[in-house]
Order: sequence, then C-alpha cells, then structure tokens
Amino acid sequence: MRLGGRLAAAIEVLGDVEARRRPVADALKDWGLSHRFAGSGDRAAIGNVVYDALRRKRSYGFRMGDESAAALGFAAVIDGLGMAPEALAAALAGDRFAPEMPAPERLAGFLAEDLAAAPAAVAADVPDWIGERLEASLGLAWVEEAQALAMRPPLDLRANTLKAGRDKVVKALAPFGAEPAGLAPDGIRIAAIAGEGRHPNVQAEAGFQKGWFEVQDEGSQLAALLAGAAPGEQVLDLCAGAGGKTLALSAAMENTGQVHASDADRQRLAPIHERLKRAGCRNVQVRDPREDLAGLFGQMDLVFVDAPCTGSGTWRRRPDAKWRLAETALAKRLEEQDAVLDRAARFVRPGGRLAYVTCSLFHEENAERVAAFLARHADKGFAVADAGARWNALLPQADGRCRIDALGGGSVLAMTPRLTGTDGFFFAALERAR
Ligand SMILES: C[S@@+](CC[C@H](N)C(=O)[O-])C[C@H]1O[C@@H](n2cnc3c(N)ncnc32)[C@H](O)[C@@H]1O
Repeated sequence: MRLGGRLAAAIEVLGDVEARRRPVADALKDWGLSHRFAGSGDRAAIGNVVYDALRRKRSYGFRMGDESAAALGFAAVIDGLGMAPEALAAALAGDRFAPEMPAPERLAGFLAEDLAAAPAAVAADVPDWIGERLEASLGLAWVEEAQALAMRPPLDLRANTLKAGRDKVVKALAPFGAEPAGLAPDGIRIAAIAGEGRHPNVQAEAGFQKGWFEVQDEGSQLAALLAGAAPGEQVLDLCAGAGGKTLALSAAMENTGQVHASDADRQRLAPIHERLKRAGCRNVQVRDPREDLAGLFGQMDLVFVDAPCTGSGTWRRRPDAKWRLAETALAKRLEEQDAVLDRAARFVRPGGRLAYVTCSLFHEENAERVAAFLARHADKGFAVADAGARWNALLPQADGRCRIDALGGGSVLAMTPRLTGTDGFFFAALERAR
C-alpha cells in the first residue's frame, strides 16, 4: 500500500473507534481481517497513525479547527511522520486511494497554532473532567505530565534472572537497539519508535521462547522491586492477572519460598500457567478463584495488591482508553480498590506488609485509598512505610526522580512518564505491627 491508502485506512479506523466507542485494538484487528491484502508493514504504519491521532486527539482537533477523523489522520501524519504539507500533497498526488487533502488554510493553521492559547485540558489532550482530576492529583505540572502521557512509549523488557542476566539479553537483542534501562536493575529498553517504524516482535525471538526475558514496563518492574519480596518468604499476589508481577516477584525470591497467585477472574489468570512454565518459576502456586484461601489468613509475609484501576498511567499505550473512561467507571474502581484492600489485610501476618500498587495517576485511586484504608482499619496496627526512602536506597541513580508524598507518618510514591520515563504507577507499602 502507498501512503494514501494507509492514511485512508487510518481515517476509516479512527471513524470506527469514534462512532462505536470501541477499543482501538479491536477496530484495527477488524480492519485487518477485512483487508487481507494489507501486509504487516501496512498494518504497522496504519496503527502508528491511528495511535498518534488518539494520543493527541484534542490538541490536533484544536490546531486543525476540525475534529473529524480525516483531520486527525492528516495531523498525525504531518506531526508523527514529520511530513511537510507540500511533501504530503506530492506523495498523495495521483494516488486514487488517497483521501482528499484538507484546505491549505487548515494546514497552515495547524502548523501555526500555538497551544499556549488553548484551554489547559486541550493542551493536555484529555477530557475536561480528567484534566480537573489530573490537576488535583499532580499539581502545577499536570499539563506537562499529561503531555508526556501522550507520547509514544518505549518497549520495555525484564531480564528473567532465573534464566538469564541482563547483559545476555541486551546482547541477544542488540540488533533491535536494546539497552539497559535507566532505573530497573533487570530492565531493558528499546526506544520509542520514530516515524513509520515499528517495534520488533521480540516474542518471536529464541531468547523469549527460552524464558530469558518478559515484556514488562519499567514502572511495573519497579513496583514489584519496591515490594521487597525476599527469598524464602510467603507472598500472596492477590490480583495476579496474567502474572506480569508474579513472575518478577518469583525471580526476586530466587525461586524459593512461595508465591500464591490469585485473581478474582479465571480468564485473566489463564495465561499465567504458560508464562510460569516458560520463565522456569517453581515457587508459584496458582490459586483458582473458587478456592478458599482462608488457610492463608494471617500467614503472609507480603500481600501484593496490584489493584484493578482506571489504567490512566498507561495511556501512552492505550490512548483510546482516555476518551472512553467514564466518571462512573472511576467510581466503580474506587469501590473495588477498597474491597480488595480490606480482603488483602486479612492475609497479612503480624509484622508482615501489604503493598498497594495501581497503574493510575489519580489521587483518588492512590493515596486517598490508602488513607481510607487506614481510617477503616485504625485498630489493626497498619502503618504506612516510607516508600520514598526505599526508592532512594534502592535507586540512588534515580536522583529522587518520582513523586514522593508524605502520608500517615510514612510516604507513598508515584512514577510518571515525565518523571521516570515509565508508565504511570503508584506504590505504597503498609506494615502490620508485630
Ligand atoms: C491491574 S490488573 C493485574 C495485573 C497483573 N498483576 C500483572 O502484573 O500482569 C488487576 C487485576 O485485579 C483483578 N481483581 C479485581 N478485583 C479483584 C478482587 N476483589 N480480588 C482479586 N482480584 C481482583 C482483576 O481481575 C485484574 O486481573
């Protein structure tokens, strides 16, 4: 396919996402199924335009003076591919599949428009109600934070130390530009793609099949690291899902002790079996959601709660989600977070700890949930640990990067694309008195 056909396809997919308010991944998949002639390079290029347009949907619409799918598609090509309108017009000339170019004054306006004059939520590329929440959560720099959340993400991997050290993985993936990540000790990063490129399919590599590494955002790796799961401990991963953090906890424990991996949803838990096998994790017991875990009450050294959340910290990777998120969904997540924290508390042994993690940037889902938990369990002897001090001790090279907020005598922390170059993550640890 030539550029014109790819752009027309991207506009079609953007229209579908908008009209049906459906996940972009589903819309792209359906387009691929009904256009089997398109090769993998075409699909990647179309995906880039669609994702870029969704990351910057509001500011592109503002700068174009037009929020239609076509305007967004053209904006993404000009901005994301760095193509001047004249070069774009030349590339589309004579291509019968190409969409019609926007009027020259629209394109001139797009290039000239200064976002300084735009409302903050437009410059931040979020709906108004989310802008208000980000401002309350992140303070003065919230627009810059949201703009960093609208950038293309890198591809992060974690070396599985049960099978391979980081150097070995970096070497194996050197042809793809893999480098040691800046913060996570086992992290490996392949930089965000530029222009029309695409990330390599690392899962097709022999090293992946052998279990040498996992695909995992560096922020997720750091959240697992901060929990401090130690060899020989008894750990309950209460919201294990597909097991991203379970695998990291198992490796940190050097395949000793025991990780009980549980989730309320069997479907989400299903992929964990295959992943554990490939990664060589022998200290993980997967617990069926129907299983009674009462035998673990008061027994765990660490209960890890990777809570269900809005996922607002992951919008670089899932930009469609920020336009679909409803206030009612946020309210529901808060209830679930309270419920799962209450449940988690029962498993912590005296002297043990409870780690609370979300991939959200909203204060309500983060520090507010921890404060509400403390208020509900004032008599149970839980206190907030000093997560900020732990961060500084584990990651001296991070030079205090990340947001640290005092809470209940300790501190909680947040990673953000702007501060840590990771997805947005929140981490708090609660210690139960002996
Ligand atoms: C953020 S995801 C977990 C991601 C996973 N830990 C990982 O690293 O790949 C949150 C998970 O919490 C689960 N969940 C929601 N409510 C729950 C509850 N009350 N108890 C246990 N799991 C719950 C969801 O099914 C979902 O899989």
